[in-house]
Amino acid sequence: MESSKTTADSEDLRQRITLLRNEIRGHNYRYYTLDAPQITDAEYDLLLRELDSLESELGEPVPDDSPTRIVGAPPSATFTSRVHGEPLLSLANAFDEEEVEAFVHRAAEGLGDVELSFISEPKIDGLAVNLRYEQGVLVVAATRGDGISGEDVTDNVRTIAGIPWHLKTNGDLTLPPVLEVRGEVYMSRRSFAALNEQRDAEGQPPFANPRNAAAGSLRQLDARVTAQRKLGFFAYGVGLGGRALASSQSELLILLQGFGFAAQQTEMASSVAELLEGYHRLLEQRPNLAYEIDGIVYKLDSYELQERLGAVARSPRWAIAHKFPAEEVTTSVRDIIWQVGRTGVITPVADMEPVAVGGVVVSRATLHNIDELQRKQVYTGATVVVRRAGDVIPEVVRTLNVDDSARKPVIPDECPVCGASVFRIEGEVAIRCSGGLSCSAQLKERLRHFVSRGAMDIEGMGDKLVARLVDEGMLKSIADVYELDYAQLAGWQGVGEKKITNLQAALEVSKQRPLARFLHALGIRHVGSATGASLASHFGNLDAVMAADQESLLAVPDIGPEVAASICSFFGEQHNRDVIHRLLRAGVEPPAAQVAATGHPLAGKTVVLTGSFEAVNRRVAQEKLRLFGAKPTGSVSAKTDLVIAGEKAGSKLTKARELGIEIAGEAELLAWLNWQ
Ligand SMILES: NC(=O)c1ccc[n+]([C@@H]2O[C@H](COP(=O)([O-])OP(=O)(O)OC[C@H]3O[C@@H](n4cnc5c(N)ncnc54)[C@H](O)[C@@H]3O)[C@@H](O)[C@H]2O)c1
Ligand SMILES: [Zn+2]
Repeated sequence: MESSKTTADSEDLRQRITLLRNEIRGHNYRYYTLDAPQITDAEYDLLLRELDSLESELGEPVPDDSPTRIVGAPPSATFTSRVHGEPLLSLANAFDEEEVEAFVHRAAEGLGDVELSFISEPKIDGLAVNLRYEQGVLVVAATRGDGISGEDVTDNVRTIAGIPWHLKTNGDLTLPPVLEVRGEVYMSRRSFAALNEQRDAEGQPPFANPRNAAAGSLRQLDARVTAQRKLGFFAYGVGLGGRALASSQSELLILLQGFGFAAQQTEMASSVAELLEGYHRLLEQRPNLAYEIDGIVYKLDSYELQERLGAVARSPRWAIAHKFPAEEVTTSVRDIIWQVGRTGVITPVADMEPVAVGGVVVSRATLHNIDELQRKQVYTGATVVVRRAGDVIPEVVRTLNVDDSARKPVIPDECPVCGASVFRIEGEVAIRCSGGLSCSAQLKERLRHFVSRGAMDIEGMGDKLVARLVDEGMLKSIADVYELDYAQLAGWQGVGEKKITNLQAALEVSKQRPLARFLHALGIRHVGSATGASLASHFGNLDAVMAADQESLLAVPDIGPEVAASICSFFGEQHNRDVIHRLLRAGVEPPAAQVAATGHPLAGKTVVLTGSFEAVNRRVAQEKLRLFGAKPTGSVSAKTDLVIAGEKAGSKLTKARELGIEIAGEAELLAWLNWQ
């Protein structure tokens, strides 16, 4: 009995393994040959891991052609196939710290009592190529393919600026007759975005990510296409003829740079803790890099130790790729929610099954507008790819499949919050609620904006309190903020006596916010904090801004016809003027701003103030110079026009001298400050 059950079980296992292998082969083909994956890398990695664990559960010999044993995909018949002098392997993966620890322990165990030194390299997300140099001259370039042979892309590779046709040697090194250099061809984020924009305009499907875009651009029959794609290259290894050149990876990288290759920033580490520190440092830098990386590669530095550890089927034992949390994952759309903003714009938002991406769990992604919703087919029930890079707000990148059960969202014809009718402004994609301030959603957003940090900055008046005050009917306009009946607040949950006292104090303080902020707080269309500041420094006081006509508004730097029209129409509305008068009656009194003078000698100049001044505080001086149109900055560079140095000026003054920048002292500063 027992054994028959086991047989049935393993039959079941075998079936699942076969299914998985076929599924993964399909994904390999789409990814490596078509450069158009259908699932995200994170999902692919899960499938491969599942297969790996099922294969070991079954405990039978694994065939050589299982996806867990092979590298990449065989070269496509479209290209000439090239056998590599030495195979190109893949890398084993670590998805968490325990797996990194296990990797280091395995290495330590395998090598016995030796000091281990590792080098960490960013794992750039591109595709590997093998460059064959004969007598220092590039003769063949091939993709990794299945690791044994790849596709001949020599003509295309010759268009890549970072790949030397001739290896540079300054005579003191004898090159081996044949030398294989390995590295990663990649596409920068910027080129990727530009390429997809262009493809979109031409009606071609976008590339899923920079890796696929780089692969698609390299695997071209016409090298002129590759040349337009601005690919980059980093070298990280050698094959045939290379090992004798150096005794360690760190030495090799220096040598490769000498040959004329770019190499990435690396770090040395001698413990798990140090490796992980490097991992976190790189993870932080990730969003700021010009190209995408999907992890960090730890390599045992010494070649001698590398050789002693050797390799398994598809990857070396002396290296591992520690993957970063995926920036792209798939999930399904539960619903489309319509959110009403401050100006009444109604935006579709995807409510999704919560999923971890870029290190946080997300369940909401804005779709910006109906066009985007329809173009991306983000329907309830659809499976979508969600992306979150760094601190960027999560977005739906694309929809993978919309099956029959997916429901197309109904575009609302009335506001989901207040029920007022919905309208569209000519030439705009956005739909809007016509309810104005009678719409509580709009009112809440407008109030939140009014009290927010960059605006009136009223501490203690958070989102929740604002929402409740609106719901209770105590806030019907921003003018009500200063006329609250505090007695009514007593006894509200989370609103104690102390909180009320603090809130009153915060409101009092906020009455003196500078004019620039006050203008921003009013929520006039197109008037953000920068425009608020321009208006304030041009007109000086609120009355002047309110009285300005279209023409005088156009005289303000940075203000164009659309913004001018919006400002005019805002102040032209009687109900807006009423609100402002109520605010002023309640004691709001933005101090008059100093009017920017024109024609000041420093107007438009980038100046750096350093050291201390006797007659004037440095910060105050900076602010005044700003009003005169100067641009005070904190550090000296080639862009600096002038350095004004006071007592005890240090390194900035030295740097200014080095760069030959004009230098002035306190006497000149005072003259500039008193300029009329
Ligand atoms: N979404 C899909 O359908 C699909 C299908 C197949 C593969 N994939 C993805 O492709 C990857 C697997 O491909 P793989 O076999 O190329 O493995 P890999 O990308 O995980 O790691 C090996 C590769 O890393 C690259 N690399 C980058 N920097 C390196 C460095 N400093 N040193 C050494 N190598 C470096 C090299 O190209 C090397 O071949 C996985 O991320 C997988 O998710 C996705
Ligand atoms: Zn509404």
